Amino acid sequence: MNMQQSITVRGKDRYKSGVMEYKRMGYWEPNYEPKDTDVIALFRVTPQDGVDPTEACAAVAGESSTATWTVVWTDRLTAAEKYRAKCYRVDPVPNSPGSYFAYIAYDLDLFEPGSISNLTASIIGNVFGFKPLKALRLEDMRLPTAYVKTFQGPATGIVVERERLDKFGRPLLGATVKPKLGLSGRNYGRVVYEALKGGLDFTKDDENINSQPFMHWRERFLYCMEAVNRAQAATGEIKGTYLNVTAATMEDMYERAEFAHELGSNIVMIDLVIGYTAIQSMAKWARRNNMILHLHRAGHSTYTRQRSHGVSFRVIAKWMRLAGVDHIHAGTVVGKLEGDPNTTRGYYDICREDFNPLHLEHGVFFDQNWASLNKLMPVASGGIHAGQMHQLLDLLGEDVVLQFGGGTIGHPRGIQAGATANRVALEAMILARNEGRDYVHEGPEILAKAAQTCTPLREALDVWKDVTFNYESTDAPDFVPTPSMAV
Ligand SMILES: O=C(COP(=O)(O)O)[C@H](O)[C@H](O)COP(=O)(O)O
Ligand SMILES: [Mg+2]
Repeated sequence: MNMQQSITVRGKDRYKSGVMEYKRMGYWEPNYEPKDTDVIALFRVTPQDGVDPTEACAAVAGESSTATWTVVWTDRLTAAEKYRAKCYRVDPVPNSPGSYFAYIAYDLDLFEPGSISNLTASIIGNVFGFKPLKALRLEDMRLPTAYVKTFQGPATGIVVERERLDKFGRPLLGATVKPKLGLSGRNYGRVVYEALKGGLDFTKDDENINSQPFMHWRERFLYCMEAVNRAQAATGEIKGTYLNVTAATMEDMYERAEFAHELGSNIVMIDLVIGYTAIQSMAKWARRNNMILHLHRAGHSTYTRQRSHGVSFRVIAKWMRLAGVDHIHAGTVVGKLEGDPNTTRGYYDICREDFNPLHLEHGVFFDQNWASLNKLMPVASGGIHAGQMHQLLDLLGEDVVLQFGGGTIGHPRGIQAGATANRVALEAMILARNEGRDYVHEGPEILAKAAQTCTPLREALDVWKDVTFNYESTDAPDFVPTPSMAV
């Protein structure tokens, strides 16, 4: 399709009043060579029946940059050719009739430096509601180095987080306090103390724990920090608890975060639903205050899960690395929530690598340079347990927080035993890996052996050994990448 010629109308005729096809207005430029400084977006476009695919893709470029539905004379007062986004490539999605990958280049001058809100207002602002489209998905973006450098990036980063926590060479362990709602501050603090004393590095508030009538935030923060301090004293290790500062206003969030800081917490937490501007504000606050910033991706599945519509989580992960959070929930593969192995691997690479080469099997469509932005720690959370430790280490690697909520607090002999089971399982697996054993295949044996001298682990394996969540992924690619896609 890229062999086609530009059909952009030029000269005076281009600005005659009236409605003109987007592809004739200059939003389809098949010979355009993207510049190193261009932002590139890859959309999966599903036009309505009867709509010309090239026109649909050009419309996406138009409506996400300068265009409206009719020619406007004020275009002539701008450097219109520069400001127009240009769709330069349209490929049918292999094995998926009716869908097309549209590559669209945006000049850097279209964006305010360092603002995710500004970027997203262009790229996903209007265009998802456009009538000629049946569905639209933002699959991936290439962010030019010049643009990446305008963002702060993760406030702390993986390297400094490990230094502050004094924990190296293994994944970190956490737990979400359960039940999600209803515990009093005092009982909540008990869970935190037991989980940390039992061997976890972190505990965390759940996404919907803020300041409800059953437990106001100050009450929770006080009991949680008492628990952290006591667990640190009892174990000689550094511990943390993600205090969720998500609130109705920025003023409330700053007040909560400052109180957490005053109490000596090393980490605070926010939910994705607070919005991009609030996230960037909190990232700046976290850097100023030497705090690790945990992001729960609450709400993301409302728009990330369907392969033909919405925004892929890989794009959200990129935006969040720019925005400056230190932790991001990125999937578990084996747990209770959506997570195709290859696609999840792509998210983890986006969080943790300095440079992401194009890797179509992992859903990574572009080379992406992170230009010395700190690395973002992925968090695996949702329906995982000690019996999966070998799989988790293999699939997710070492720089990750493994978070077992039910898989700690549901232990038959209590929370501390649940935490100990996870810590012993993890350390047994790390030791086996470091000894060069084939821990993935020998995993169940390694765990069984460790359980001979650790009753809590034996009990955990007995209760959960057969628990799996085997459902078909809704977000795995429905196409096999072809070599031409990598060009
Ligand atoms: O409450 C939990 C996990 O609880 P449990 O460990 O008891 O299952 C987290 O909110 C989800 O994992 C988030 O999902 P994701 O990490 O995919 O965003
Ligand atoms: Mg939750």
